[in-house]
Amino acid sequence: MTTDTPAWKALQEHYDTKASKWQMRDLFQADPARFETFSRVLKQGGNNENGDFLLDFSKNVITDETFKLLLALARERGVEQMRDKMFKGDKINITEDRAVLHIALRNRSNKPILVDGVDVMPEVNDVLKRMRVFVDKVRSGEWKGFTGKAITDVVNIGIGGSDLGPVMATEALKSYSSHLNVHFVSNIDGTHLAEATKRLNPETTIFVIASKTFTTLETITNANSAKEWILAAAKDVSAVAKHFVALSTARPLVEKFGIDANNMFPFWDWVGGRYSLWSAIGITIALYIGMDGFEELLAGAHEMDNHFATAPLEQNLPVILGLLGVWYNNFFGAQTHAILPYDQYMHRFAAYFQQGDMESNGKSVTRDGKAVKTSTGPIVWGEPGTNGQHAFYQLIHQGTKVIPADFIAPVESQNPIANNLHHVILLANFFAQTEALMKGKTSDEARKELVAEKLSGDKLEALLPHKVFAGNRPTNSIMFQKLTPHTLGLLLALYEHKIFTQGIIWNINSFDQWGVELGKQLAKVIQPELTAAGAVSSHDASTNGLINFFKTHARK
Ligand SMILES: O=P(O)(O)OC[C@H]1O[C@H](O)[C@@H](O)[C@@H](O)[C@@H]1O
Repeated sequence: MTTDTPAWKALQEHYDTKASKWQMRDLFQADPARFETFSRVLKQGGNNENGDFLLDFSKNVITDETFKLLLALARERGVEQMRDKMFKGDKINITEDRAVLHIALRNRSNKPILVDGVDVMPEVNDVLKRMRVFVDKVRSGEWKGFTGKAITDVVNIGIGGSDLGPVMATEALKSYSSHLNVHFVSNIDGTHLAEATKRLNPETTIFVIASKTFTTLETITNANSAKEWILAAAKDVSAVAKHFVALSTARPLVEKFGIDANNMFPFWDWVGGRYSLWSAIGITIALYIGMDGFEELLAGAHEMDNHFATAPLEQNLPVILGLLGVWYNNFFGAQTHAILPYDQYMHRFAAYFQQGDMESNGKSVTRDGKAVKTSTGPIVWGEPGTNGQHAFYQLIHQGTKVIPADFIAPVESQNPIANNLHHVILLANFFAQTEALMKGKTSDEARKELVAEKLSGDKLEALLPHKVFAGNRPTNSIMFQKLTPHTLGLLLALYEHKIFTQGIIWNINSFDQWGVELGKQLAKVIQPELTAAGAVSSHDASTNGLINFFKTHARK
């Protein structure tokens, strides 16, 4: 039982007797070297645009003792052993009997990784080579549409892991893009496809059908409608080969759909959907920023993989972030975790890790099938700063909930307009928010301010409690030189391994997603009922009521 082990019990006692009473502002006062103690810098490789990568975790409710106890928990739970198993290609996804090898997709060292005794690297490299040929052809204009024109627009059709990664990364790396426009269609709602194609020319548009299983109803339905859109203009099935490519593990289904085997880029069952942007699923990213840029992204992630695999736990960034998350989730009762990038290009970053984290660690049975005894994955959410500041930060500052948050920003803006004034203001807000969340404002400080504003007597006393900030709100700060493809790769792998670390500590399987199945099953039952004659009575009263409301109100 997870809570009965020595490291967990020691942490619980530490929290009950000490940490629950601490104020971070006192911890900072007591130790002027706190930043040095609780921050780590990674020197990035690659080109010299990448620079240093900083994690400052000093604004957390921890001391040296807490940190040691948390590291002891990681050791007790066997984080290192499980990590090594993942890197070796062991089938640690037990419910699907699969290896978990997104790290192989970015294994730029090409050190062999064996699955069932076979090195996966030659296949990985072969697909990368084929991707490069295709991407170069489309980007150079050599690849032609059905009337002989070069391609101007790429529409990625996919959902979940086959959408969120490419959306997030193409947005994040927009400043590295060239002339090709990319669009994304994920929702089964016809509005999504209709709006995406409204202003596009079928002659110069290609569709990238991204689906690991090639059975996802949303994607297949959207892909079929896209095919009709192309054929309505081309009036010749041979146009499909010029306007459709598929990214999938399911070759027979791709062929059945009518996509040429030459236009299919495969990946493997050991790539989880939410970890698939590193595979052929990343082709839209490669089309957008070029294959060299895509390989830089892989290289950045590989660098973080090496760090995660080799750095001692006390230096290990993903392990540190994972443990801090456990500290708040399991001892402070935090329900959520906010991701707050101070970079407009990263505006889909939190949405991406909503899937990454919540699909991985939204589990309530242990690896051996028993009900968990502890809280598991947090609700992940967030928006870019400073928009969030003007929306939901009020609750983080003065609400009743503990919301640990990650602040993320580049030192250098890609758009230093107005002599970099915008970026300076952006960063001033980043630093000010983490300071305010940590320090808060005491009653004495608030009183002084009100007196300076010439308030006194009952008016002052009435206003005072509203002006007090308890502070002690934990934050991590992540800074890097610039949001390059390499840095983005490093950052993404950091969060992936953080999620991995937490899954091991909670002893859950972070690699399956059975929870998304039930709704899919039921939708299959309901779909024919919506168009059949007569009222429906086979469900619960609410579901019957909703279906019948739709049926009686739908215009024929
Ligand atoms: O790529 P596919 O197979 O279309 O799956 C798309 C998505 O479907 C489900 O929601 C889950 O299994 C996700 O993990 C997956 O990313």
